[in-house]
Amino acid sequence: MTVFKALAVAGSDTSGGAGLQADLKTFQELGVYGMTAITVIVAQNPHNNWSHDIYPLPLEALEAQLETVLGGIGIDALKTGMLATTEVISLVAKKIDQYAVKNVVIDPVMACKGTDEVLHPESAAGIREVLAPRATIITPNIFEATQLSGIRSIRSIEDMKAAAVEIYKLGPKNVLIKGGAKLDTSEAVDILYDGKEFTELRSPKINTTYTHGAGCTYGAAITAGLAKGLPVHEAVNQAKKFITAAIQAAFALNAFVGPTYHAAHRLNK
Ligand SMILES: Nc1ncnc2c1ncn2[C@@H]1O[C@H](COP(=O)(O)OP(=O)(O)O)[C@@H](O)[C@H]1O
Ligand SMILES: Cc1ncc(COP(=O)(O)O)c(C=O)c1O
Repeated sequence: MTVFKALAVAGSDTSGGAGLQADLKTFQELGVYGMTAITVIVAQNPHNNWSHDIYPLPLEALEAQLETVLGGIGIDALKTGMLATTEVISLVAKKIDQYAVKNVVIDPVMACKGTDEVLHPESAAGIREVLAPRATIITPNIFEATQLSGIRSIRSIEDMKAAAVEIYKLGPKNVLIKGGAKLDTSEAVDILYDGKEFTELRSPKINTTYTHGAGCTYGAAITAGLAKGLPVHEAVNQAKKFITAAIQAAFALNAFVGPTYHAAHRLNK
């Protein structure tokens, strides 16, 4: 049996729908053995308006985890999620180089959903300068795309394409901008740009607010595809189907959190 292995370098989302929990669930669903290097722990506080309280792990704890997986096991693909500080970003870049990691998916998480407040403003610069050039694919949502491209307002598919061109100049091999529900389009449209051509990925726009973890899940599904050896376009196509099903079957975990359903793709079989 061939075991495909993927590593999520990500934050822990205690409520289980986003972060490394979303990554691991998605890897498992797609037949990839998942491993983690935890950067921060996010605990949403039910006693304080469900605020996202962030507890970083010491840098040496992250380095030890990266050594376990990269130095001691080996992987077919790596995905980054919430990295939070420039020190963490530099360390991850160093390890990608040291171990010549091949399939690198950068989900440039800059804020938790519902807020447009960048976790650490300098981390956007770190992602731009240090991680983007090492990415096989970088997957910003609209807000993250404004931060990475310098294009302040992204409102149309043409704006998304212009932003993708700017982000491509930072050095990633592919750019995927996630339009999602935020654009004034009847469908949820994402744009993939490989430096030559734009590919539009479209799905019906689902009328829901339960999209907690959608970005993480989508990026993890792409990572799983790459780990299994799929070309980028195919991995993204399959991942789009996976996330659409997961949002279609998203549910209310409680009054505050509505995660996507990672096992939803099985319902359609
Ligand atoms: N309401 C929706 N209906 C259908 N697809 C959606 C919806 N919201 C987001 N998506 C899709 O889910 C994926 C993740 O997008 P998004 O939620 O924007 O990422 P993030 O969690 O990083 O903000 C993208 O493919 C996007 O198009
Ligand atoms: C650890 C962690 N990573 C990433 C995210 C971003 O999640 P999403 O996929 O909804 O953008 C969150 C949001 O709560 C999180 O807690």
